[in-house]
Amino acid sequence: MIIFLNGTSSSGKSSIASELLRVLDTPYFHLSVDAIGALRAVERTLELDGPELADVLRRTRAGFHRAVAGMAQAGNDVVVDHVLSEPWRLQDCLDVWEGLDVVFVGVHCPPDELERREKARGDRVPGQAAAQLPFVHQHGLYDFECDTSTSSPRECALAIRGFLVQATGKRAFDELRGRTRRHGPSPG
Ligand SMILES: Nc1ncnc2c1ncn2[C@@H]1O[C@H](COP(=O)(O)OP(=O)(O)OP(=O)(O)O)[C@@H](O)[C@H]1O
Repeated sequence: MIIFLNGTSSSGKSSIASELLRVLDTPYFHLSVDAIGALRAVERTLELDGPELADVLRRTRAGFHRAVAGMAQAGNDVVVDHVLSEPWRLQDCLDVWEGLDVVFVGVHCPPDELERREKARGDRVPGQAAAQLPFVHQHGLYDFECDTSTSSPRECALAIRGFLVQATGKRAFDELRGRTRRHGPSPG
């Protein structure tokens, strides 16, 4: 099982993931692209010019998708947190995670609350998260959605757990794969 949390930066994905690991019945792993990125030396990445950096970041994300597949294919349950701000990222997940059970969760938060959180965090540029909003949820389909401006991370995690217990049948990922096959992949 892959529980895939998608939302902008500061939307609350990591906080929900931490709670999910506590409330789910079996031991899940939390995998995030930040954790994969932290495996390389930041100072070496900062030496790169624009196109080289873009290549490294793209390979990092593509590698992250494959690391998730590897863990899940070995029988591990995984909570994934990711920002689908470019169409290729979702397309790659659809391709690489084929045959795996993916529950796709939209993590929503309105722009004013995102900005408040960015200011409170101090290590984020205020407005950056809201700028991701038009792209991150562009595909418009989830198995389950939560709003972190009205629910705590624990409430969201418990609601997701409740969904898992009763949810069977076709998943959003099946529908999104079907769309891609009917209409071709989105550019990007
Ligand atoms: N449901 C919530 N209600 C109030 N504050 C929250 C909630 N969820 C997260 N926060 C706060 O928002 C900030 C960002 O949370 P978190 O790190 O979980 O987000 P994220 O989506 O993983 O962010 P990023 O992608 O930037 O790492 C933190 O300061 C956290 O305490």
